[in-house]
Amino acid sequence: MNSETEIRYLKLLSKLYPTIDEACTEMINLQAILNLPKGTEHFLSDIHGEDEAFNHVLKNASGVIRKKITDLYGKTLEEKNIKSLATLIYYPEEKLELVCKQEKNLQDWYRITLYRLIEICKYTSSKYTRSKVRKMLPREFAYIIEELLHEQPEQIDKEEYYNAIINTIISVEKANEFIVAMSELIQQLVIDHLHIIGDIFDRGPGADKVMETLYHYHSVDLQWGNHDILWMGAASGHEACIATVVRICARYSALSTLEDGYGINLLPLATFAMEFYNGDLCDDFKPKISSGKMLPESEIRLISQMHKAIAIIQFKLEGSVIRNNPTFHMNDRLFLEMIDYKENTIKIDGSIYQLKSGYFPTVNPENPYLLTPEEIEVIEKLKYSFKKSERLQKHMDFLITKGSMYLSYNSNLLYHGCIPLNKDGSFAKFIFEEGGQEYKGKALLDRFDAIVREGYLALERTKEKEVSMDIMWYLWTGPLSPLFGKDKMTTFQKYFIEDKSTYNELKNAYYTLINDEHMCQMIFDEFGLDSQKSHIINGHVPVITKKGESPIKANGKLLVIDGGFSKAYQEKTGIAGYTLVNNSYGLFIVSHSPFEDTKKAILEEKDIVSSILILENEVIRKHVGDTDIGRELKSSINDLKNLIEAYRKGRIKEKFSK
Ligand SMILES: O=P(O)(O)OC[C@H]1O[C@](O)(COP(=O)(O)O)[C@@H](O)[C@@H]1O
Ligand SMILES: [Mn+2]
Repeated sequence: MNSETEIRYLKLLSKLYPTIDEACTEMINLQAILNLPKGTEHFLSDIHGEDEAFNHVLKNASGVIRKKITDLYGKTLEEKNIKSLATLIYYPEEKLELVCKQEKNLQDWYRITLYRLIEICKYTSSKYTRSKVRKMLPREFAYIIEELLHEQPEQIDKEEYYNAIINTIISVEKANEFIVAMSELIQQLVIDHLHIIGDIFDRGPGADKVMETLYHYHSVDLQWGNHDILWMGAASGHEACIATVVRICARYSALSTLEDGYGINLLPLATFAMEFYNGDLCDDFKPKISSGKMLPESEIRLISQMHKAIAIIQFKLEGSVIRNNPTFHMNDRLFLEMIDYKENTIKIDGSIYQLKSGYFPTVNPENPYLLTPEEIEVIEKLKYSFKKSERLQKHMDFLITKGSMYLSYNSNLLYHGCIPLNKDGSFAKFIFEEGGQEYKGKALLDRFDAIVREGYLALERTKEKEVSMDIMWYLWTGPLSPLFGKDKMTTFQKYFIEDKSTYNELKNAYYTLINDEHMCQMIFDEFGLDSQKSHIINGHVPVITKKGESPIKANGKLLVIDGGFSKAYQEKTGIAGYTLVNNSYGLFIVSHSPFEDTKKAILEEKDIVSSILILENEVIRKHVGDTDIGRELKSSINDLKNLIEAYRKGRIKEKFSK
């Protein structure tokens, strides 16, 4: 900065700190924050619409709340009381309802519980400044909680005051509300910041509920997953993305996410499917139904018809996108033109396969990608619904503002899928337009990010918008998409071909090469990170614990935390997900056993059994000063120092309020 710019900058700063005293106070405050232990970061990925399991992991903070209770009461409380206390903190409203019905001496229970909650709150808030905790307090109880947190009941004269507050809370019948407020505060205190490494959507029943929770969460960032970008494309109005979203919801009998969650009208698709697919059993399109759930035969039949109808619409629309975008190099997915409609066969990569079903009532073999007028009406109406859904648009805006292709945070590099590599370990190149510039590595991810963001905000029916929407579709499924990371998506083959060898999807070279620490180093260099301190954190690829796979790769430099929240994948993986915790003491991977349901968690106090694996233990506890925020604070401290000097040298005059 030249001295003129610097003085202008300092003058602006002097508006916030008009006197030496005020600048000094702020400097002392910031310095104090630098010396506090660093806040706890939690990392979750691949939630896939499992709102109940997600909520539970968030509420129990990957087992951290349970640990805090045990630290405090492990020696004095029975296991069943510890469990009860944990359940109360996770689900205060529901648990209170039960307690109020069952407890014989409610007054005593309130008193004991309130004391315990205050102690837990004190313990979990001890590493934050008063002002930070104050900001977290619910307005109604802010003053009382602050008093209780900072009083020392063991000091005789204070004890009366402390007891009086608690007794008053009980006597004015505010105990329930107060307990809810304290429990929520504890939940907030144990997770300072949340990272979601992608794939919130699809497969499970409640992605909209997960989004709503994230929307209201106190501190969160997201790295887009291939399923998230698919929904972003759909919400922007991209027809192939819309068809795919609807197809996946039908496949997993999760249409209520669309209908009830987002108010999408599926009636036009249902009536179309009943009319055009009446002559087909659509057996290969039967929805997957999660265990324990039952659907009437008639509903299964209707969903199967809708499923097939929208799948065909998807394959037609995808054909057009591929034809319009030669730079995508995806001609191997032009399935509808590979079919011999007389023989009922398809030729893929030189081999001919019999089709399981030859019932294509809407496909014109001469022009297979052409939608019929009825299909056009269906997709137009769906598009209208997607774009008019306020809740969906709100959630997608949130994905744009809080989300990105990747994030570098406290020296860790977070992204959902991969950095596309060639087999020789070099970064794979992608060209966005014919004859255009080649992008690879960090620049490729930055370019994708910019196109998605600019296009999302661009005006309707502009070229920019169209390009960006096709790119979102590419990011969902394209061979060089960092979010997808596979050579193909064999959706068509799975529906229409018996031979399972056609279902193979080849993962990008990244997934084998990255097991080598040197490869991680190359990526850290590319992103300007210190390979000594950094980790790559990925989701996307389920870790098959059953087969002995580990989430820790490349000598601890790469952590893959997709352990499968998705119930649909749990049989395969054997567990119910990994989460990662990064606190002032180090880095921990937590593996979770399957979560049954919220009802059982409350009634039977069933917690997820989580086992914690220590990855790195800090010899010296990490402080805010060692984090990215710390770096910003240090630079603010430096600015304040300069301001104070400018005041002292008379280059800027102090302003005292009259
Ligand atoms: O299990 P399904 O429904 O067939 O989905 C499989 C498809 O999902 C994908 O794995 C993508 O989803 P993920 O990002 O969750 O892995 C595709 O590669 C694959 O074709
Ligand atoms: Mn994924």
